[in-house]
Amino acid sequence: MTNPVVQKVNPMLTEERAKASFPVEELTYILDGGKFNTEKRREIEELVTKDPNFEHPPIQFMTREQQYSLAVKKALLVQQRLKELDMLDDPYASYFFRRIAMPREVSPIGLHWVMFVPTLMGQCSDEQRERWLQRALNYEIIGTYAQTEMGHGTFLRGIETTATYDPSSQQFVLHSPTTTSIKWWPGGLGKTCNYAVVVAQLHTQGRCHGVHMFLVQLRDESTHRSLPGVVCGDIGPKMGYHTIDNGFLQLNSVRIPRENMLMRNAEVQPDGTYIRRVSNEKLTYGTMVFVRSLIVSDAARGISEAATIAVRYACVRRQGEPSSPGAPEPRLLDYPVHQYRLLTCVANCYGLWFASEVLRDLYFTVQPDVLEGRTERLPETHALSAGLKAVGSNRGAACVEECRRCCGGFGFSEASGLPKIYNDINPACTYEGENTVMLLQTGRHLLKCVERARRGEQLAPSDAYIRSRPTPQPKLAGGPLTADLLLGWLRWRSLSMLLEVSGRFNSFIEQRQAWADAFQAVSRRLTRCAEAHCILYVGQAFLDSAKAAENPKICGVLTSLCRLFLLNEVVSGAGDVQLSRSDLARCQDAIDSLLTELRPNAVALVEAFDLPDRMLCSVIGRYDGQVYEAMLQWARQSPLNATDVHESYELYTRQFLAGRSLAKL
Ligand SMILES: CCCCCCCCCCCCCC(=O)SCCNC(=O)CCNC(=O)[C@H](O)C(C)(C)COP(=O)(O)OP(=O)(O)OC[C@H]1O[C@@H](n2cnc3c(N)ncnc32)[C@H](O)[C@@H]1OP(=O)(O)O
Ligand SMILES: Cc1cc2nc3c(=O)[nH]c(=O)nc-3n(C[C@H](O)[C@H](O)[C@H](O)COP(=O)(O)OP(=O)(O)OC[C@H]3O[C@@H](n4cnc5c(N)ncnc54)[C@H](O)[C@@H]3O)c2cc1C
Repeated sequence: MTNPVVQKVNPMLTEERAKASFPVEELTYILDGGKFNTEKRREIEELVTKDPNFEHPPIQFMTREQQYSLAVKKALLVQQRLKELDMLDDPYASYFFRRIAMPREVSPIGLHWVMFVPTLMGQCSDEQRERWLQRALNYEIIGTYAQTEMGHGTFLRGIETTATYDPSSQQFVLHSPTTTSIKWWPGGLGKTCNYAVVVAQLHTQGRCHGVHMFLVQLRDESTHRSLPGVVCGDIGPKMGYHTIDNGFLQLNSVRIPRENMLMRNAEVQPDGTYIRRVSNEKLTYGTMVFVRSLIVSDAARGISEAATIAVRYACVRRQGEPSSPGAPEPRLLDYPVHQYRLLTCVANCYGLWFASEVLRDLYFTVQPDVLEGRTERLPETHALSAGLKAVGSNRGAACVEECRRCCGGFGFSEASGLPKIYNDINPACTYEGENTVMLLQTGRHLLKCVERARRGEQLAPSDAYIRSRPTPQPKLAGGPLTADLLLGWLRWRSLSMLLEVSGRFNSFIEQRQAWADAFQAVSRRLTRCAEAHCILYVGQAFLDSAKAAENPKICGVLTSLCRLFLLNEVVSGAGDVQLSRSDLARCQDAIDSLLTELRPNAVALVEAFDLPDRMLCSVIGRYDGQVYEAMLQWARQSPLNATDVHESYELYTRQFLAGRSLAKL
């Protein structure tokens, strides 16, 4: 990838940059978690930028096979470089190295480090860890996480692949009994990986013990040929994700040693006796909780990229009626409705960014306990990671799409970099648990919290407000619309919605409906409750981070942006609860004022994300703002322009114009 040659900076961008009311660099430190991290990240970005091995023409002009092949090369080269630099054990360094080397290009070995290694860490016994983890960390083996089948993704308990224990050979027989049991989707499974964690129904001594995990070798370690009984391949082109070989896997009575069942939580002894070590069987789902929490931060990063592109472009793009004769046409950013579209995306981005940090801290606080079998805070962690994964990826996809549309026709061109970001973010709405299903998991947890609150039991910190007594709706049309007041209103909204749905649910139960039927009857409403609960969490994290900023100027701008986020939630959620006309009008006025207040900081707020051109890969979002010449250069690289007259002219058009039939050609 060649960075666009930085030309003289477009004066319209220089002008916007000068309007910042706060030190942008200091906000970057906050976002990175400290100055040290910012400096380290920049050093890593510099290393990749200077390395000619990572340079290549834009991937958008390549075929899928070329994209895949290049991605394999780059992904492995990243690993080699990380090893040379002694950075393999540093997750922060390796994350940023990968990100800048393969910007929004999904890595064919991504599943190895996102799911395969974490599953070995979380699901192996200590002895198994010794045997496999180091090999996996050294990339002597490359693995994926094979759970979803053609027939079952969401309903994980319905998975059909079987692992039947044979005590005579002390082996498990892994088998795909039906077409619908063929594994479908796992990343890197098609061509890249030689091992997989396979999720299968465990059968021993004539009984089925439900889903468990097994380490299965798929390909020979030296020839890479698939092993006997293993049928695997690529599932074909998708809406995006062209650089990765999502695959299928059919197992025909493949035998693996008994020791290849991941045995941290349960064990099959040599004679076939099944022993469960921990009571909570959902610990098998641990890797998913981890990845869901990562997805929230990835969604925020996706919006940060799209918003940087769209805000810069809005500063240099003129379109429309001049305000007076001889005056230039207005810039897109001068239109209040455009400011609204972009600044609400920026506000969502900051909110999700800070919320993902709180969620990550929660995960790492709870995880050591969970590994030791203490699962008190697991329900809260699961509910939050599932709900925030859904809200984060939904918002991520919606905001990136809004930014794309904000760039008009250029937004539809791959040159903008926006389709690449969208296609990378959008599948997160489906993978790792489809978003509606995830919201229902959060909703299920919230319903149970209401019950527990009624019984006077303690609730986890993020659920604690469910214990408070119902109060009248806080008035918004009285005093100042502070962030605290708005957050209080969102807390009130979340509780009111939940109590309403829980009351409805209980009335179904009183009518002797089964729990599952009553749950289905309120499920549509419950997804809204889950969203409201998660938005409250995001709002709280946003406000806490704004207040924690030591520099009063940064505190001020973040608080204003947080108010915009909260007000927008109040206004767009007005259908869920009754909001008086005067309250609504007051909020709308406040949004208008905030747009005027925040507009001078629009560029500064996105540039605080500190995204180099190499990362954005965008002709219209370049730092120098020189859009049009670069757009022409981009188009010239199209393979269709390699010759003046394309071969299709001779083959078809000439024949057509001469009145000859094309049917036989
Ligand atoms: C580094 C940056 C990169 C970031 C980008 C990442 C890219 C990554 C690329 C990734 C590529 C993509 C890779 C992929 O896509 S990998 C494949 C991902 N697949 C899924 O996510 C499948 C989604 N389905 C499920 O998770 C389950 O089947 C659900 C949850 C839907 C139902 O399940 P089930 O039918 O069994 O359960 P139940 O509804 O009867 O509920 C029973 C109880 O269980 C509790 N429960 C449920 N789940 C959990 C849990 N996890 N921890 C703790 N507890 C849990 C639940 O609260 C309830 O508790 P209670 O109410 O009874 O007390
Ligand atoms: C790009 C990509 C990468 C992936 N990578 C992997 C991977 O590495 N490993 C892996 O194992 N899997 C992977 N997956 C699979 C992914 O996890 C599943 O697609 C996902 O869990 C959804 O399952 P499904 O496709 O079977 O959809 P379904 O479960 O069939 O869902 C279809 C629709 O029905 C709705 N629905 C389903 N059940 C319910 C319910 N109970 N209540 C209400 N609505 C419901 C859903 O909301 C959804 O809209 C990947 C998928 C994608 C798109």
